[in-house]
Amino acid sequence: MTDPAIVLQGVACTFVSKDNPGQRYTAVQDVDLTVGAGEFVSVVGPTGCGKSTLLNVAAGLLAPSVGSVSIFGEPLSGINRRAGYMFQAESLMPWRTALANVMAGLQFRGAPELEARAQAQEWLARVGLAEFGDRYPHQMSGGMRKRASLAQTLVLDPDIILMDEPFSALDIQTRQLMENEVLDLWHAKKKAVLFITHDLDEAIAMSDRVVVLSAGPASHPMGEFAIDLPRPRDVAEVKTQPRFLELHAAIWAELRGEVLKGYAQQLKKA
Ligand SMILES: Nc1ncnc2c1ncn2[C@@H]1O[C@H](COP(=O)(O)OP(=O)(O)OP(=O)(O)O)[C@@H](O)[C@H]1O
Repeated sequence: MTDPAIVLQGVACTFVSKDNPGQRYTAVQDVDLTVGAGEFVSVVGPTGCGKSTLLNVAAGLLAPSVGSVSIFGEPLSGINRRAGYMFQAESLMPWRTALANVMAGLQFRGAPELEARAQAQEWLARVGLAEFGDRYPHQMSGGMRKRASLAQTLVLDPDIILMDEPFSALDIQTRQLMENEVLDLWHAKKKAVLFITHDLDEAIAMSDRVVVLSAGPASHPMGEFAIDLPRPRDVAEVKTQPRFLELHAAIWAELRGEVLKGYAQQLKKA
């Protein structure tokens, strides 16, 4: 049997408090989270509860204060080299063309120029940018830049893809196109995906499993829902299915109270 792609066990992350530097703030605590090989798991939760913190732990960008992380059965220390990332912020280098941006990771790995160019070109074509390899980021729309970022991540053929609200800045139509494309690419390659989102609709439409985090401090998974909607899915169409609405109601019943707590805490801070 294959080891799970990601296992977080008893993870806690404590920071020096931003509001009161003399104190420590426990963002997440007692977190057990598993993503199976080839599984698509979304994490939803109220704003500021610790979703990005968990993603950073899985990426190896942040060592947990307590607990352990293993990647395909191996303890993680330092950067997770089996993972590719896609964050909300722009990841393209403005001084490189789309093609040069997609090639960059391969070149850093020491791939010969011709091979890197051929693979980057192939990935640009897969994300619909075959004709736009010579464009610089400022010459592309937001959706095109996201496509290029996706190609930049996937060209490295990671076994795990970590995504932190990658499409939240896009308009709704472009977002749905990108979500469907991610699902198609995922379906073809079956990588493990850990997907962070504010958007419960997006989480249900995309995932095999949705994990609900409680409001912080000491946020932790409080519910887990298997999404038994048939695949392949179209993210717009799937939202009209009765089963989607049932799952949405069940998850929202857990999430709603936490979202309200999260808002109340933010108002207190403000
Ligand atoms: N390096 C840090 N130093 C101090 N506090 C931090 C640090 N990183 C995160 N935090 C705090 O930990 C909590 C969780 O942050 P995190 O960004 O993981 O939440 P989130 O759920 O991703 O938020 P959002 O939904 O707004 O994107 C927040 O209260 C944040 O202020």
